[in-house]
Amino acid sequence: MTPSARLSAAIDLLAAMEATPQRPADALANAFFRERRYIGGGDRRAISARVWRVLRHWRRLHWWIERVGGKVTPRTLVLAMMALEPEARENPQHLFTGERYAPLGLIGSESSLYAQLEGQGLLHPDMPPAVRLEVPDWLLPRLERTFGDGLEAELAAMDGEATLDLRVNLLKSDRPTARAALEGEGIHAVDTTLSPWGLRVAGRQPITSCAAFRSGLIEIQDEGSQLVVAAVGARPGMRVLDYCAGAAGKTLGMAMTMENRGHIVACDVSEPRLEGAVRRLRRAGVHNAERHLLVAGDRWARRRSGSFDRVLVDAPCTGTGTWRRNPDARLRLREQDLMELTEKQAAIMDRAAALVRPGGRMVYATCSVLREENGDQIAAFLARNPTFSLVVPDGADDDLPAGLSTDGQVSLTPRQHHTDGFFAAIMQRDAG
Ligand SMILES: C[S@@+](CC[C@H](N)C(=O)[O-])C[C@H]1O[C@@H](n2cnc3c(N)ncnc32)[C@H](O)[C@@H]1O
Repeated sequence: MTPSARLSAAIDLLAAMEATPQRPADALANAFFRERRYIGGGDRRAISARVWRVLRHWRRLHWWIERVGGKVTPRTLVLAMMALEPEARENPQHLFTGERYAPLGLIGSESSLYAQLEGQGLLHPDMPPAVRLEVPDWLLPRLERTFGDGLEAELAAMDGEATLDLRVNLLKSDRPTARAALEGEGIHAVDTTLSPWGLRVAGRQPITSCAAFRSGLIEIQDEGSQLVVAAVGARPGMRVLDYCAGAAGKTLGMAMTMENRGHIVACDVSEPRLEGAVRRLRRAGVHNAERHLLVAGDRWARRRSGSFDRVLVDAPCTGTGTWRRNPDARLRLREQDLMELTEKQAAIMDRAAALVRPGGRMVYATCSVLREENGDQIAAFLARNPTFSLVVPDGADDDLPAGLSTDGQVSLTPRQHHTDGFFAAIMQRDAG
């Protein structure tokens, strides 16, 4: 594709996103490229990169366009990005040509918008803080409460590029062997510093098509997510419950630390998600897992009350810790979503706690950085459930690196740990 044709596709993709603002951008992009199979890998990456640059600077671009009296459209968004981003010097006259496959030529108001914005830089002293920091207005005070003085630096890191992390599947391999297998396929990876099973890959690589992935030696999993598995400390012979298992990302990791011995149940309220687990469990060589679809008034759960050594609650959350991957998610997040999610999290935790055996543990986790979903939830849960208390990880009943938590709670952030934002709290039920 010519640079103009790529730009035209980026504008079309932004228009598709504008038409369905509640749909995640990556899902929309996948559908967009599926319908245009003639767009090759390199072109797809270039188109996505342009669109994601716009998504990352969404509020700032809107602010600039409106400041100079322009109208926000997919065309003016990419145009403003060209004008404001000093690294990407592009001449719009050479791209908006109106020729075959290129966007139509610039109209007068667009040329004038470009001229007014050219060389300004993305930030401006008059920008309100929430615009400058690219977060919804209502969320800023909550992020301030979470991060205090570190707010700007934490948000800057949450705005960066996500890393590509793999978890080596010890059921089938070990870290040096898996690393060598990847190297043999031209993929260079280094050991992660916090997760004992992690590899970090340089750059974007087509992992799912490599042999090491297809044969189950590795799984794609952020290092922070691996550390949630490490916090559970599932051991061979245990009865383990993954209460919000989704497509089993963490079930796979726990089955691994159980060395395929004992029993692990992956539960969820979503049948399609649980269905997604089947292939992954098979590929990873997991033999000790069962799936269970939770329904209202679940009798299955009632019969298993107080019977699990470990229960993981990987709760549905705002996902604020994953903004590096989904910059558009912060634009969609509404205050009401947070309210509904915190209610749901508390209810799920109470239900899951009933399944923990006396002396057993529950780990509550989110991929959010917000205190409302993390520490506040734990404080409220412990007040409601005095038979549970936080336990400080010691590396024996868990697989966490020393010093990561001094109070039984782990808060990971892209800035401090170079992982996605994750939270985990380890709670033990009294032996009774
Ligand atoms: C953060 S995701 C889980 C991700 C998964 N553990 C993984 O590592 O890939 C949260 C999951 O909670 C599930 N969920 C939502 N409400 C639930 C409920 N009331 N009980 C159990 N699971 C629920 C969602 O369907 C979703 O799959």
